[in-house]
Amino acid sequence: MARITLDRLRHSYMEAPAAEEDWAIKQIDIDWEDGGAYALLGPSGCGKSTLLNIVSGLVRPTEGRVLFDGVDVTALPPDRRNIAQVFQFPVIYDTMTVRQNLAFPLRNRGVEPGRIAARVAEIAEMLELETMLDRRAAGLSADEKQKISMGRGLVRDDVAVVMFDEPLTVIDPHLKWKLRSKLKELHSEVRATMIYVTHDQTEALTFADQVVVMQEGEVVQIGTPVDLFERPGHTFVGHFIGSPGMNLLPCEVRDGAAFLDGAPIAIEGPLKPASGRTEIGVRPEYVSVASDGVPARVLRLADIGRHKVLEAMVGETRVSAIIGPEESAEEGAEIGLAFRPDQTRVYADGWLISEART
Ligand SMILES: Nc1ncnc2c1ncn2[C@@H]1O[C@H](COP(=O)(O)OP(=O)(O)OP(=O)(O)O)[C@@H](O)[C@H]1O
Repeated sequence: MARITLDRLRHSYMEAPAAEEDWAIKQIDIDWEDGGAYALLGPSGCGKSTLLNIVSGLVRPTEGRVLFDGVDVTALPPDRRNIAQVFQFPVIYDTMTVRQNLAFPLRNRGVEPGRIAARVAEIAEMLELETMLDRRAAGLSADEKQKISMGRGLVRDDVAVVMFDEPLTVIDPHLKWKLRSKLKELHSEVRATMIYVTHDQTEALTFADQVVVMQEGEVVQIGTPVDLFERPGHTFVGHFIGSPGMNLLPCEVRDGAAFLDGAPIAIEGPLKPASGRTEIGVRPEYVSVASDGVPARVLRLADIGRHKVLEAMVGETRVSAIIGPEESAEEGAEIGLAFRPDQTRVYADGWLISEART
């Protein structure tokens, strides 16, 4: 397994990129540690596949370098990079048995038969495929075929990295949660460097130790699932992660303090100097109903079981609050909303400018 370094990567599919938007990857510097579990998370078109293809060697970056354990592999084709990939759709041989499919990547490299049998048994057990090892792949369901694809990706223990590209796309919704946690378990057993590409926050947050959040060809934050939830470094992360996402309220910043409609709002800590469009960011989990809070008008209250989601208008901005199951609010009622100060942050042009008090 390897440490993977992306060094000042830029990529454009155009012959002569000029404007900022001509770059599919604007500039990316990342160090993926040996043995880590990483996710690349972002909406469609943000550049995830381009980045994955640059790591695998299918796409040669316009600028910058890809290093595996410090060795420059930028010019090497995929078959010389020693990587394993699991794609959206199963890639297996229908005429072979499950056992033969799992053994294939090892047999191809001349691994000794005893070692192949042991490794196939190990992977089959991890993926709960033991009972079907002698069945032909042709008769299996899409879910089962994709599990075999994953097994083929994991069976070699000498690859630099295992890359998963939206691997749960074909999986039946009721099995998804099971495979999601299975993949996490597999990582802790196999300890390979793994990169998992997805636009689904639950998949990314379940699988990865570190999540790389991308937007429009840029990395907006790299962090643990807790970091991304607790302290989004960019409003995009706040909005994209969480359900509902972070509330963002346009505010005024002056003399190191934040004001909503002229009233000061208690925030987490001091503000870094910044200019541009300023907003207060606070997650619905940290908004509560309080008579002395910011004036708001109730839009609706949705009961979603363990808690309720209150939606209200603060001026022109819609704000969500997650409140207890016993609380109630009438549609159209004038109420107050309080924001927990240590969880209330300020952003300028999207980027976090408030600092946590230590
Ligand atoms: N072969 C190509 N030629 C030209 N432009 C491309 C090509 N592949 C991707 N792009 C463009 O590069 C940008 C990034 O696309 P990319 O496929 O990497 O994003 P993504 O996050 O993987 O999206 P998706 O989840 O939809 O695959 C998009 O604007 C896309 O239109």
